[in-house]
Amino acid sequence: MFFETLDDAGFSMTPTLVLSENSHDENRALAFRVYKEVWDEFNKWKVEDCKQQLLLLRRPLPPSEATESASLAASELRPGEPGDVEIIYLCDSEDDVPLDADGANVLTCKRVSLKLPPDFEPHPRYEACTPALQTVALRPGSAACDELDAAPFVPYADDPTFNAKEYLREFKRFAWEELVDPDVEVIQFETLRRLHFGHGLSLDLIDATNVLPPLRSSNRFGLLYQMTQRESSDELFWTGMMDDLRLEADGPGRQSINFRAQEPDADDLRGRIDSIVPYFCGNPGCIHAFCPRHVQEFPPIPPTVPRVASNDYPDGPSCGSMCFQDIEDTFQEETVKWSDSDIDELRCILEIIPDTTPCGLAKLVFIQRRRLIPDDRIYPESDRTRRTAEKEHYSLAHVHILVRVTEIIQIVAARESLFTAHAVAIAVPPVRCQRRWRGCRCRFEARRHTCSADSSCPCRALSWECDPMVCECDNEAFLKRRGKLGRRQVPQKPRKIRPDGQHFCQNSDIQRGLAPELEVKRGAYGLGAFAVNRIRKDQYIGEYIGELVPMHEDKRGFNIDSARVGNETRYINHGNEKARNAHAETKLVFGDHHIGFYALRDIKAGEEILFDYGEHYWIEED
Ligand SMILES: C[S@@+](CC[C@H](N)C(=O)[O-])C[C@H]1O[C@@H](n2cnc3c(N)ncnc32)[C@H](O)[C@@H]1O
Repeated sequence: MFFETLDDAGFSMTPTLVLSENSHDENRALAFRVYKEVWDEFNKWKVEDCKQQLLLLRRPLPPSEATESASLAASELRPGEPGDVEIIYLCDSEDDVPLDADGANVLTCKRVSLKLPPDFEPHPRYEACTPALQTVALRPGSAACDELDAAPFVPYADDPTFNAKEYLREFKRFAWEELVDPDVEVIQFETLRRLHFGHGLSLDLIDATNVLPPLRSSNRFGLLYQMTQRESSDELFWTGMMDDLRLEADGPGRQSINFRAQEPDADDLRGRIDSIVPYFCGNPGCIHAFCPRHVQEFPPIPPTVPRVASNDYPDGPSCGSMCFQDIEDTFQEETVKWSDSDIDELRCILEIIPDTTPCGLAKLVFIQRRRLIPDDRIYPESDRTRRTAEKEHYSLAHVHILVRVTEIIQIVAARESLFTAHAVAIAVPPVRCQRRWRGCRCRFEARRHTCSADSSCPCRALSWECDPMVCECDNEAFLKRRGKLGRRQVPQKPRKIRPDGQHFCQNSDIQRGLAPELEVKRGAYGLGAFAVNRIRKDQYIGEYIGELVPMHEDKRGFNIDSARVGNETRYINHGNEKARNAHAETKLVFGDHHIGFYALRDIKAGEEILFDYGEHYWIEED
């Protein structure tokens, strides 16, 4: 191992490299010594730095004449109400010049009167929760999940009506008892840098001393990873450290610590895809990056076994003058120069999607082309020129297809476009699994409303919502599937009954978000949820949304907790058998379990929604 000598002042500018065979104990002692040295240096610097920061914040007080003249000016405008005057003193952050005595400005505003009902009672902030559109999962073992056990702080400390003791009883520990000082990480990193650059210890040897936390315990944990998560404005520099940085740049033959080593090179397509894939959701029906609901991560993409030989592609008539079938094989070789890296990238793409049809590849490229060159940037041509352009371009459009697919996959990998990710997801042919649920065929029943509560819809019988990809019950979904409605989004708002001959699935409310409006206001048991308009028997009322919290260690599964995150349904109060007008039902929606509330009978506008919590709830509460 090479060892670098140090002079008394620290690192020498022209280090001498000496061969050294330190034992583990010597390395450990060295690591402790350097760690202590950095701590001492930091502590000394920190005291001085804090003093400087405080000095920077210091501003001269306003002259007393300025305050007096402001009060006087205000009392002239609002005679008899001098107590209503608020004096705000402004000074420039760049210099120390205070306002002059005559520089007071008086700002007035109109009085606003609110007419409140006599029984108006302000709503305490802590009775609300963060509104959310969908249930979010807390990953077991994640910091967020851990936080459930630790009270982060005492909220509403200035509100005497807030029962802080009861709130704190919900937690096992207090987060402030185990506060981590963020400066420690910087000190550890500086120690690491000195050991590596100054003393020539490899990262593995430094790890083996066990003096610092693990440097690279995985590609998303460890000190090196933590440092990559810091904003540059969050870094601290003290005098000794700055010197080292300079030295690091000047030192002969030194390598900087590549603490972004996990980030693959820009031209390493496979590396980039592999590094980004874990961020996508592991649930095949979900296309969210950083999905907040599903707990599993996407597994690494294995190479796909190609199954379609070129002769196996359907040999139909060409689809038009620009169809790939009409391109001569020799044409490509003459026209396009493939570099080695182009070939590598193409190989990587074909490892993942070997059987995508030429038309499928073309479609992907075209989606990308529309993004890069939106239609409004295209100048309309006369018919004559357009025909010529078509002739000239058709070769390029096809020859470049595979090369351009690279861009698309790179963009997906770089998370730059969720839309493109979606395009890839829908362009992949559906899995033809024999065990897949074949869906219902309710549209063949002579009804406008299909799959309603009183129908014999087989999806409904299983407590599943219909899946527009396989069920035949909804006219719009059916037409969309056959590409007749184009790319229009499934509407999120409730719609009226369609004219004859149109079928509208009644078993897809959760996926479409077709909940009626509810009002949250005071009821007999604190806040409650009230119908704004009439709700019909069996109508979907809303989805119970919250945090998906893992059950106790000994049980599998999750609970939904709407204490901190939720929607209006978290205010639905308990009603006994006689009073209740709603019930909750678990539904499978695209493979995920969701809890929906449904009306047991017609509910009038203004009526409170009540459902039976069950005996269990009240026993547990006690
Ligand atoms: C899910 S919250 C419902 C919203 C709650 N009323 C609020 O103001 O936030 C459930 C809590 O409401 C109260 N609650 C609901 N129904 C009740 C009832 N029928 N009688 C008494 N308290 C009830 C209980 O304190 C229960 O723990």
